Amino acid sequence: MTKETDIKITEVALRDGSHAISHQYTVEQVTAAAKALDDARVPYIEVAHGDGLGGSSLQYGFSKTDEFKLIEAAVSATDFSKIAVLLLPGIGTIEDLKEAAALGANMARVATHVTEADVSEQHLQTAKELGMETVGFLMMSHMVSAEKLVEQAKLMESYGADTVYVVDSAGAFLPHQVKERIKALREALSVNIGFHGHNNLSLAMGNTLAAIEEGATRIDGSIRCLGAGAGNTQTEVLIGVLDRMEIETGIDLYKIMDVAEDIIAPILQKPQEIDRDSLTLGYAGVYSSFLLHANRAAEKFSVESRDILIELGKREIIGGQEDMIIDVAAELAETNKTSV
Ligand SMILES: CC[C@H](O)CC(=O)C(=O)O
Ligand SMILES: [Mn+2]
Repeated sequence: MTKETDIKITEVALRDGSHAISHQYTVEQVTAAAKALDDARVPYIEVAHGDGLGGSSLQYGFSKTDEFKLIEAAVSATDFSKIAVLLLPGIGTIEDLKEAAALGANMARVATHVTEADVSEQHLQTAKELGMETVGFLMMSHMVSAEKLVEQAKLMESYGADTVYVVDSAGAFLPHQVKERIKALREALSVNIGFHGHNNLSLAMGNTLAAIEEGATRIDGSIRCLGAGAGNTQTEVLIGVLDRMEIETGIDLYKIMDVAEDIIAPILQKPQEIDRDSLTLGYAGVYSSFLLHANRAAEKFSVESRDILIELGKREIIGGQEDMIIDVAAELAETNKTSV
């Protein structure tokens, strides 16, 4: 019999972690990870290109494997876990959503910039019609006040989102800011509230606990921190912490530790740590998925990634404006030349 859970976890390494490995997942890796996560009784596993359905492109980076093959593999490997997909309107299409649903994905997470919830209407409604569980995912939530966040979250709720997430894409939030926003959403909405953190300021766990304290019941984690930037709230650690707090997730602690150690660690191209670049993401409030793009641009133009990221933060560059990373690197290189 399934135990009642207090918090439902979505494991995002097979989607958010795709950024950290330049979207190079193979069917074998996804099958092994999904099977083991299913055995550990993780309720939801998100699978897609890092930038969501349709993300495989010159702008965002080509996937090694067609994401629908990865979704199909994850669905076949799981009995208990539900497979979630992320979709950013404008990158992914309604057709992509239908294809994912036909393959057996049963949760649609529709992500927009925090001020652009209105573009999620059609996608959330279609997901509902397809019988999927629906999530509205407000990215870069740190860029707006609690009042603005409530306004945008209410739009998603009105379009049929079963859950609305506060998404700390840049890992820039401080715990008191998370508390204020989750409390405001909990008071204004009647749907579930979720939190998705990034660990760039080493606050993903603290912010997640702050969110739970204020009533968030849907939480994202990435196993072994395999997510963009310094990764997300580390799933296996979170399960241990929540267990100590007597908060039920239904996930087997030993099994999830083993997935991290035996299946995910070998996939990592380098350990997920807070280095000067990921720290800069959180400090400057920059989208975590910009990290590898900034690293590549830094190398090409012989400038520091850190300087690029600080400048992107000043200009408040958001998802979809990845081409600006190259422009900023080129401008910095030009400034460096003229100042010598
Ligand atoms: C590019 C989509 C992005 O990675 C979604 C996400 O996980 C976030 O904003 O943190
Ligand atoms: Mn993320």
